[in-house]
Amino acid sequence: MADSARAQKLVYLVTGGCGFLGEHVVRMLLQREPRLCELRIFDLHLGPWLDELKTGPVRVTAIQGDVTQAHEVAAAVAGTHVVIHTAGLVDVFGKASPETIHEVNVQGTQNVIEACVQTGTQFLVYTSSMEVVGPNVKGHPFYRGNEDTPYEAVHRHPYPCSKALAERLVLEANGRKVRGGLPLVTCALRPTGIYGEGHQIMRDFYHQGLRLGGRLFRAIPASVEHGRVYVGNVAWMHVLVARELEQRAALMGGQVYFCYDKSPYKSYEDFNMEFLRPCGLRLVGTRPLLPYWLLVFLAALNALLQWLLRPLLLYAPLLNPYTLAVANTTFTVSTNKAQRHFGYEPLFSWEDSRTRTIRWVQGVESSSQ
Ligand SMILES: NC(=O)c1ccc[n+]([C@@H]2O[C@H](COP(=O)([O-])OP(=O)(O)OC[C@H]3O[C@@H](n4cnc5c(N)ncnc54)[C@H](O)[C@@H]3O)[C@@H](O)[C@H]2O)c1
Ligand SMILES: C[C@@H](CO)CCC[C@@H](C)[C@H]1CC[C@H]2[C@@H]3[C@H](O)C=C4C[C@@H](O)CC[C@]4(C)[C@H]3CC[C@]12C
Repeated sequence: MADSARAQKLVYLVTGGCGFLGEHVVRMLLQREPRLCELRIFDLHLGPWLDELKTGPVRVTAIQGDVTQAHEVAAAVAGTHVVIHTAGLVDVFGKASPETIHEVNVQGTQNVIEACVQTGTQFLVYTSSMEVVGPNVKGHPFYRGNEDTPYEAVHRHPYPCSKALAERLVLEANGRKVRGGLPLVTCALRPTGIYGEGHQIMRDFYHQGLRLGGRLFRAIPASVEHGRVYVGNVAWMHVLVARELEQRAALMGGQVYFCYDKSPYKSYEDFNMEFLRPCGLRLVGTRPLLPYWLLVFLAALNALLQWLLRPLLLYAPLLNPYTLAVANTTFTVSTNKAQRHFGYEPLFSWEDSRTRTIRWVQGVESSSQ
């Protein structure tokens, strides 16, 4: 990139900037994007930690807003150079209705695209998901696949359906003329299962283990590999993509990239134990303790209970037919597309990612005592 462009002062907007990933993207931008002059953080719920960011050289603007409200999105987008759209309803447990998931993830994304077009913002980075590809409803394994690996991406669950639709909208919008006549440049990042500081499900497993006397019970065979990626590296990929999109628009516009790093390929449970074991938990069993048919039965029972109890209370346990199918299907990526297209190398080694995550879980422990 030319020096004159590097010296340019840029305004970024991060939607969902107070979420698990969004917070890391926000902090990473402040640390590693020297051209930043204003950072707008748009979220339904603003975090108190935002105040501490307001004392630095970059102007930090917190905007409480809803992506489903087109006028709120347009007001936040107006005058920005780059939008990183991470906001989304991540719900595979049946907490929200399919309609709400669609409204936030699909209509919300459409609103972001239209806001870019109307107000003249040229660069849009979308946080998609591995779920756009799979695991599919047939439980086909995706073993060390890349962005070009053929796979039957068929979904029924509202969350992956919504992410797939939203990703398509973003990619199809690449090249649309924005206000002022320049082309919109878009691309989508597809993280696998993200882990790291702030990961709610890891916290839930940790507390469950404590309740069970320091034990977790193996439910999924160790041979089922699950793709995982450290949140700091996912955030770093977002920052790099946003930075390089202008200079490499022809190459990167309309492209998808899996998010990857050096995290090892393991089963979901064995991977979690990399962090939970040093915090005093152990995983009981070298093989699943319950036969798979019984897990399928329990998952179906949970789904039935959720439906029956819905008028009275929200019953949303971790185990349901969808989460069981995802946990029990190998889905791992092996690709270097991000390195080839925009020079991505993971910022955090596996050892670093592991240490940071363990420290965070240990902090969760002490803060809940
Ligand atoms: N967590 C993962 O493993 C994972 C993996 C792949 C992709 N993703 C994607 O990454 C993105 C961030 O996920 P996350 O895990 O950080 O989830 P999260 O729930 O922690 O963060 C999402 C953020 O979006 C905000 N949000 C939700 N609805 C909104 C609305 N209507 N208007 C404005 N803001 C709204 C939430 O308040 C939250 O701060 C999502 O788009 C998700 O689909 C997550
Ligand atoms: C059967 C249980 C025994 O311990 C384990 C259930 C684990 C599940 C709750 C999680 C297994 C895989 C997770 C998903 C995966 O990591 C990728 C995702 C993509 C992302 O876009 C959203 C989150 C998620 C769907 C993630 C959710 C939790 C799991 C299903």
